[in-house]
Amino acid sequence: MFKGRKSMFLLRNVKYKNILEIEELYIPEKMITVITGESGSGKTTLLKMLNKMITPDRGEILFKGQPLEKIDSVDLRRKVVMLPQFPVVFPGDVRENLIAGLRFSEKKIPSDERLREILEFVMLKKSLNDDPEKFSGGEKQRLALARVLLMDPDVFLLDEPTSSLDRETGIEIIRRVVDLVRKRNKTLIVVTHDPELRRFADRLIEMKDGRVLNGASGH
Ligand SMILES: Nc1ncnc2c1ncn2[C@@H]1O[C@H](COP(=O)(O)OP(=O)(O)OP(=O)(O)O)[C@@H](O)[C@H]1O
Repeated sequence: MFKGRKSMFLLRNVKYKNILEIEELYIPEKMITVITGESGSGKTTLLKMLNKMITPDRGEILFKGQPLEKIDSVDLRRKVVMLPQFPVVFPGDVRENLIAGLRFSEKKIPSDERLREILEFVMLKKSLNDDPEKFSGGEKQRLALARVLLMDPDVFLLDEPTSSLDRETGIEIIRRVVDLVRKRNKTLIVVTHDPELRRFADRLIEMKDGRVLNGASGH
């Protein structure tokens, strides 16, 4: 299905501390890549590397064919946005939290109508002037996802995006995100423990002890 697709990321002989050792990893563009593997296998560390939050000790990472080390981190993070497993909530109301991600971009601040639409999209029944400090973990997770969606990057890196949600809500939200990603030709890379989310994968990657079991396949 992804054969012949250009790579969004290509890793070769990458090593990071004693945490990751990846001989080869191909992540196709404009597709959905799901990364699974037991706890501690290095999934989060891999995502952080793709966003240049950490740099490998050796090896090469290409982003659209260009070495990651040559790309400015701020430029990269406009195109590649990561939603951490335990997202932060900033001081301020929901509205301020939603637009927080746009501060460093050239994008226009969306209308309140658009902001309400995005809350509806992530199934968060809150007002724009509510205080997110009082939200549950799952509500904070959805608020942070909405913030990332508004940033409209080329690549979404989602780390366990459904971990604080009930199963039904989690699956419905991912189904919506997958739909949007496909419609807009975006690239989605999602780390998950949830076997239910595997069915959305064009490319399923399994990690174990800091290694990728099927990194090179299909390209
Ligand atoms: N900054 C760090 N310094 C040292 N060790 C680290 C660091 N970050 C992560 N580790 C270790 O590296 C390993 C991989 O961690 P990582 O968070 O990438 O795994 P994971 O597969 O995402 O796990 P989980 O599914 O539990 O979130 C773990 O053993 C972790 O303790």
